[in-house]
Amino acid sequence: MATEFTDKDTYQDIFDPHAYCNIYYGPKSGLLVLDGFLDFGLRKLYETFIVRGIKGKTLIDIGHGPTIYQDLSACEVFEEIIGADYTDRNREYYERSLRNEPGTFDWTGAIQKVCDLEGKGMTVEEKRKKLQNTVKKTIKCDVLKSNPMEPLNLPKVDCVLTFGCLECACSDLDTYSRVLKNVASLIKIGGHLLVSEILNCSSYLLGGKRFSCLVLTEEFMRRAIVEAGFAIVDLEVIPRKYDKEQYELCNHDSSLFVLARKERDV
Ligand SMILES: C[S@@+](CC[C@H](N)C(=O)[O-])C[C@H]1O[C@@H](n2cnc3c(N)ncnc32)[C@H](O)[C@@H]1O
Repeated sequence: MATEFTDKDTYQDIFDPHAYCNIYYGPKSGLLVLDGFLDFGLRKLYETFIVRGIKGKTLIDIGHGPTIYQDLSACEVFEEIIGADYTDRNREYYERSLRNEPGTFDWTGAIQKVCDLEGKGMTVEEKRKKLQNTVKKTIKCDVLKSNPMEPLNLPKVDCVLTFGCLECACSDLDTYSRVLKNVASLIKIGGHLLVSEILNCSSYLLGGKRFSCLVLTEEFMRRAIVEAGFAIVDLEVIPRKYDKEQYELCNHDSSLFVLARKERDV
């Protein structure tokens, strides 16, 4: 499935946030639900923030797209979360989802799972409020820039989380390595990076359009993260459950999660 590179302006013009959530995270048929990714991601986020105790003042969620699941455990241990994404539509949809506005995707199932994992007896409504109060804003960013937050110059933060964004933003592996360094520049020494990507994926379908995805492997990710100045603290890969129709939709074979600590500026 060779696909021409989908650049950020195509994301800006045609990426449909609601359709993406339904196709990939719909509770009964979402591809990233059926293949085990969503449960995996929620578990790794819970392990990182609640069990391991990674915490701090500020976390930036880069490339959040239209989804909020990735911030559900982080909001318990960071004073503030700042969202960041290239497209106006995704930033707007993310904000509307935080407020659980009518017409946005229903994250109740994922929120309930996180409440169950955390085991503090929190209700779905309490978790929604906690997340809404912790995400202070979402700002335009471009990971291809050496300062992804340009023209803003943010103070360095304790943590950056980026799920399923960099493999969409980068046309080749050299660019991916450079972009990891751009993202690393936002983090304090001793701070943490959480990255999750699907592996060996070349494209995915959305609204009849094929979006390109950079083909990544575990070996490349290990090397690129270390070369960007990090020490890997935790890395886990889970295989995907296959089915032919879903393979047409998105052709990854596994999902990867990495927690890394920034050791040096590069
Ligand atoms: C597939 S979505 C990821 C959605 C979500 N994080 C998830 O876990 O499903 C990819 C996101 O990357 C963003 N993106 C693409 N190119 C970018 C760039 N150069 N800088 C910042 N974000 C970018 C898109 O706007 C989109 O929201």
